[in-house]
Formats: sequence, structure tokens, C-alpha cells
Amino acid sequence: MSKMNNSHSNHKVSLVGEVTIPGDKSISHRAIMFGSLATGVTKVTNFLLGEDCLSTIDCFRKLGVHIDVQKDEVLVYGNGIEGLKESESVLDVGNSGTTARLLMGIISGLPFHSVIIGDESIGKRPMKRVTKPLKMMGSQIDGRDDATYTPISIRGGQLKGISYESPVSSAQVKSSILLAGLFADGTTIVSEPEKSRDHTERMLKAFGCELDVSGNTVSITGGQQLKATNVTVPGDISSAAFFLVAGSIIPNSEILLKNVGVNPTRIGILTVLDRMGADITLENEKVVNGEPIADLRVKSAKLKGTIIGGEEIPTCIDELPILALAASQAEGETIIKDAEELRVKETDRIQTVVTELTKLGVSIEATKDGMIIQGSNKALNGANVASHGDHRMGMMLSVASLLADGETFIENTECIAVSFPNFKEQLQELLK
Ligand SMILES: O=C(O)C1=C[C@@H](OP(=O)(O)O)[C@@H](O)[C@H](O)C1
Ligand SMILES: C=C(OP(=O)(O)O)C(=O)O
Repeated sequence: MSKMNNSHSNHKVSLVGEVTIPGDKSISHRAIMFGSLATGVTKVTNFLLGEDCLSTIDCFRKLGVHIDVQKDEVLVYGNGIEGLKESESVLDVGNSGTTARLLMGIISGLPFHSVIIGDESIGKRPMKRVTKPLKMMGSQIDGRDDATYTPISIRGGQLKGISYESPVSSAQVKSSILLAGLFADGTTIVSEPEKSRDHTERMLKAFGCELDVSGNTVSITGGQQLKATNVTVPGDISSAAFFLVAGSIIPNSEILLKNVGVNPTRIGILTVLDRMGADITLENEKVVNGEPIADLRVKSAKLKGTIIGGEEIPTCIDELPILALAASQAEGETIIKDAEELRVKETDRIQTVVTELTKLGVSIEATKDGMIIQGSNKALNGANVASHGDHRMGMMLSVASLLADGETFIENTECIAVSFPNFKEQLQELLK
């Protein structure tokens, strides 16, 4: 039980200071994966030393790649695709859906047998969204419920390119198929209903690959070699989101977030908060390794409700839990729709967000594909709440506890280490 004890009975806390946001989880995963496929030494700076990305390192070490984790950088000694060898043990992705799905694409192209397992949460998350197209390409895959759930076994080998229309807007699905396409004969084309994050497309180009991107469709031709490069990982905007919302809804606050990635496919949190009336400014904008970066300055502001849906959803899919908290403090109603993907994240985030915010006194109801939140200026009431082992729930509830009268106890905040190991310390340091 982790105690975020808000002893200020009328919660007169404010948040003031500067936060160093840890490296982007999506980009950190890809730097290890692509460096493992490349020829030469890839140097990764500002790598996210969170549990999910450490799972990726562990899996590729088991596949024979030498990876050296130093204090300020990670070195990946790639020997090209031929450098990957059959693992003597199962590949454990821990809590990481990104590791699981992108790894399946890569090992589908490798001429040996692999078994992928994960934690209890991963064991409930749908993998058929990648195993189905990968089998269409020629990968021999089996697993629970017809390769829907882990443990999943894959014997990779001769793949042929396919043209695939994904039924979901998912960068994990898109990336898995494109990565298998690297090994396939011919060209592989992937399209999706709405554009999802494009870190794979950007980074494969940085590793010397050619891709064709046209709207929501990406194509790649097999047989290309990756060349090692240096990757500087920007701060993770999905982690910054907790401070963007906290700085907006907690009175008399001002927080500066340094070197945060502001990739256009990831900035839904900024466009939504701006629409709600937040006071957020971008400073020192630049582009590093093909990824836009900026300092973000957030100040307290009175928010108003909004509607979040359609093509905006993939650009803020991981930020919807903390946006639900923001909505609880806004004036008027907020509707989140077209977000059924929330039901297959680390938890069913529609159910867990509604359950836990209701305990804190928020007027919120679940819908099939989202939620409806009635904003209020009434303080939240302290309660015993739970993260359900979901890192983004743990961080959202930690911010919520600062707004609640009385004490709030959060069951299991250890899971926050999946993406933001020093989150609690960073939040506590801002408390004034
Ligand atoms: O590609 C990635 O790195 C990710 C994509 C998203 O999942 P989907 O693309 O499956 O929605 C996101 O939820 C996840 O945190 C990371
Ligand atoms: C869903 C997430 O990650 P993953 O799918 O990699 O587990 C997340 O970080 O919120």
C-alpha cells in the first residue's frame, strides 16, 4: 500500500519547479530493437531505464545481441540480422505490449524457434491482431486460443510481403508487420483507420531503411540492411502528461518540463488541454534524430469540458486516464469516445478509470467506447484506491490524491516503475 497522504485538509498544495522527464518508452524500445538488427554499434542516449524497456534489452540479449547498459548511455553491438540466434530460454516481455508485438514481427523473419511469455496482464492482452497478419506472411505461430494469447511460439523463416488493412489504429500492429516486412520477399503495405504514432517509420529511416508513407498507409520492401546510428531519446510526452495535467488543475502551480518529445502523432494531450483552456507554452523547439522536441511550461488554469474522439484518440491513447482526471476538475461535461482500445491496455482502462475516480467522488460513467465525466469544482474526497497494477493508473491516482481532502491510499504504486521509475520523487519535489 502506497500512501500519498495529503495532510492538507483543504489541500492547499501547489506544484512549482522543473522536472526532467525520462526518455520516451516507444523510442527507447525501438532503439534497442533496430540497433540489434543493424550492423555496427548503436549508441542510445537518455534511454528509459524503466521495466518495459529493460524487458526489451533482456529479450535481445537472449537472442545473442551484446547490449551494454552504462550510466548515461546504452550501447547495442549489432551484427545485422544474421547476428540473432535462437534463444535457449523463453523471451519474457514482462508487462510490455510493445515489446511483445514488435518482437513477434522481428522473430517471424528469423529461421528458428522462439517462445514469448509475459506477466499476468500481458497474458490477457490480444495478440491475434499481429499473429494473424504475421501468419499470412508465412510465419509459423501457435499459442493459446489460436495464437490470441501468450505463451506464443513462433518458428520464423521465409516470409512473403502482404498488403494488410489493420482493423485497429495501432502503432504496435503497424510496426510488427513492417518489421516482418524487412525480412519478407517483395513489398509489405500496412494501412490503418487513423494514423498512429510514427516512431517506427522515422527511426527505420534513421537506420538507413527506405519506407513509403502516404497518409495512413506505410510500405516497406524486404531485404534492406540497417546501419547502426546514434539515437538521442527525447523525454516521454506520455510521462510528461501527468505533470501537464497536475500543473493545470492544482492551483498556483507552474512547472517547466525539459526536452519533451512533441512528435505530431503524440501531441493529442497538448491539443486537448489547449482546447480545455490550459496554459501551456512550448519553448526551445528543435528537431533531434528526426523527432521534434520542446520545453513545456504549464501554469494553473481553469479548464472547461470537451469532446475527445475520432482521429485524435491514437494521438493521446495513453493520456486518456490523466485526461479523465483533468475533466473531473473542468467546468461542464467531457465525453471520451471511439476509445475502445483502452479496454485492452495494461488493464481495461475504461473500467479502472471509472471505478477508481468514482471512489474519489468524481461523477463519471463508462460507455462502450469511452466515458462521460461531469466536471466539478468540488474537492475530491480521499479514499482507498488501487492501480490494478497499471502504471498509468498509479500515476493518475497519485496526482488525484493531491486534490483530495483527507488521506488517499493507493494500492500498488510499484507498477509505476514500468515507465517512470522516479515519478513519485519528482512529484514530491514539486510540492510547495
Ligand atoms: O508503438 C508503441 O510504442 C506504443 C503504441 C501504443 O499502443 P497501440 O499502438 O497498440 O495503440 C501505446 O498504447 C503504447 O504505450 C506504445
Ligand atoms: C499500453 C502501454 O504500453 P504497452 O502497450 O507497451 O504495454 C502504455 O505504456 O500505456
